[in-house]
Amino acid sequence: MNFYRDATWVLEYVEQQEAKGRISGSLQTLVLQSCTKYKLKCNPKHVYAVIDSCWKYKPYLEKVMKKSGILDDIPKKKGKPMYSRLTLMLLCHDLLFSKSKRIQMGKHPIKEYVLKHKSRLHSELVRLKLKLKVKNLSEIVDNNDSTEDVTPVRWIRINPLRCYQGRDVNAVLEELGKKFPKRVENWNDIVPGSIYYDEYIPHLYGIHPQDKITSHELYKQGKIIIQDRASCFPAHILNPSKDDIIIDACAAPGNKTTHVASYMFGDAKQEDPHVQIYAFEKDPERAKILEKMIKVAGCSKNIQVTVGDFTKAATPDKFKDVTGFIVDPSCSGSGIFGRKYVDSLNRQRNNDTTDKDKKSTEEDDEVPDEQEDYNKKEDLKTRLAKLSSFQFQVIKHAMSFPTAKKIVYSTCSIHAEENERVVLDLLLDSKVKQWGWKVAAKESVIPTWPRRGKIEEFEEVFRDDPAKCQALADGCIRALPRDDGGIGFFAVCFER
Ligand SMILES: C[S@@+](CC[C@H](N)C(=O)[O-])C[C@H]1O[C@@H](n2cnc3c(N)ncnc32)[C@H](O)[C@@H]1O
Repeated sequence: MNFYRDATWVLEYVEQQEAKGRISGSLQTLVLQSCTKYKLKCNPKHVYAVIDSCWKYKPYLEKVMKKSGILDDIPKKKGKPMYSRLTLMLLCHDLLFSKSKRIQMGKHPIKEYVLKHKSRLHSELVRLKLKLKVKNLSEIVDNNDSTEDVTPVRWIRINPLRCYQGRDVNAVLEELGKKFPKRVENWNDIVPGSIYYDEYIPHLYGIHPQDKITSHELYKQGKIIIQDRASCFPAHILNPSKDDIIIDACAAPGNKTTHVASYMFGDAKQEDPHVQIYAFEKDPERAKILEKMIKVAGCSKNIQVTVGDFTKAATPDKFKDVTGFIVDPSCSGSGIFGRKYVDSLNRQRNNDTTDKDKKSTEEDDEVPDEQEDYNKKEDLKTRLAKLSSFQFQVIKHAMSFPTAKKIVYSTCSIHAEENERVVLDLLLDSKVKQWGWKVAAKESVIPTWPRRGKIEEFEEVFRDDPAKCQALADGCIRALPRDDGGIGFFAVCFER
């Protein structure tokens, strides 16, 4: 009964948030928030699984329950119904829609009450299915998934660092082929059990979001890492070699950091591994996640993590040999959906996390602190202005390192304010001009990717030079959320 009691509180909280119009975020986040809020003892993952399913079936459950009469004769105590509508819903859900079709509790009056209505519930469900012309309600419920907070493709990359320095990549691919025997030529054609070999990023594959990959040994061993395709662009654009020294300015949770490492150390056995990647993260809790991700990916010896503000802790005199930067600072996250789910999966393997660690993985992955402000309904324009000024400062600081040759800037935002306009502000800055930074040409920035930057943003400033505007827009990469197979994204490369 404890589990159903806890789940009722969570469901109540989710309903309240929906009434306030906040359900569009992530159901998982809401569930985890309420588990923390009510200090629930049940495993949040189990609670989430039940609430997620119950939430999907809720409109149908409500109809079936109403018609069955189960809500009409709830026994009363001191004039009040003894059982709550939501607890009954959870029990009915398990009876009708769970795998076991059983209510998971011992003898209890509420269970007996629901079982008393079992045949009515079943016959109403049959009637509803006939009306909806489906054999099983999951047919319609699953369809709804695609419009919700779910990525159209789950992107996974083979991590050569866990494959004997790349020698075993083909063996991993063969292993993947056993789970995903059908190869499709287009990510739009991905169905459960199929796999798509990405044409832009080496060792990156698309699978169906319903295909469970986190229980696979390859995932547990860190041989494959879940990472959205567009989020793989920065490391690929930077394309560092084993002779480079790279700073990742805003690194946690570390997807791009470990991806950079795979380019540098993925295919050469280093006799004497040494640090060549310096990762900065100002949030101590997130830095812990970063450390874990680095460990799982097998590149601890090559990466040094510094907890602190990159613009203060990293100075040109301390990093005299740095050649390149990944700058992926906090942003509005407006290109994101389903992100908390995807990224938290990567960290579910850290079952040994302390409570403190758990809190941060649950609440936060790539979601910037600024998200909080947004929830407080801060004016979007003001927020974007603050963010872009911060983003400008971080890139400009990276540009001040005299030995740096290449800087890849990225956001998971769809707003020009954080993307093309930041590029423009930098290009117009006198110091940046003096340091010699330019936007890299399309040819060196995944040229076959079709969606490029917004030319109209550059035309606002360089009105008289259409060729320049075209070149600048072409130098930028954009990805639209969902339409391009994953999150909304922006990337640009500065070089000199
Ligand atoms: C978008 S996330 C980075 C995601 C990461 N690149 C990845 O791919 O996994 C931005 C991170 O930058 C951190 N951050 C923000 N300002 C920073 C600063 N001034 N110095 C270092 N880290 C900062 C945030 O705490 C957050 O963890």
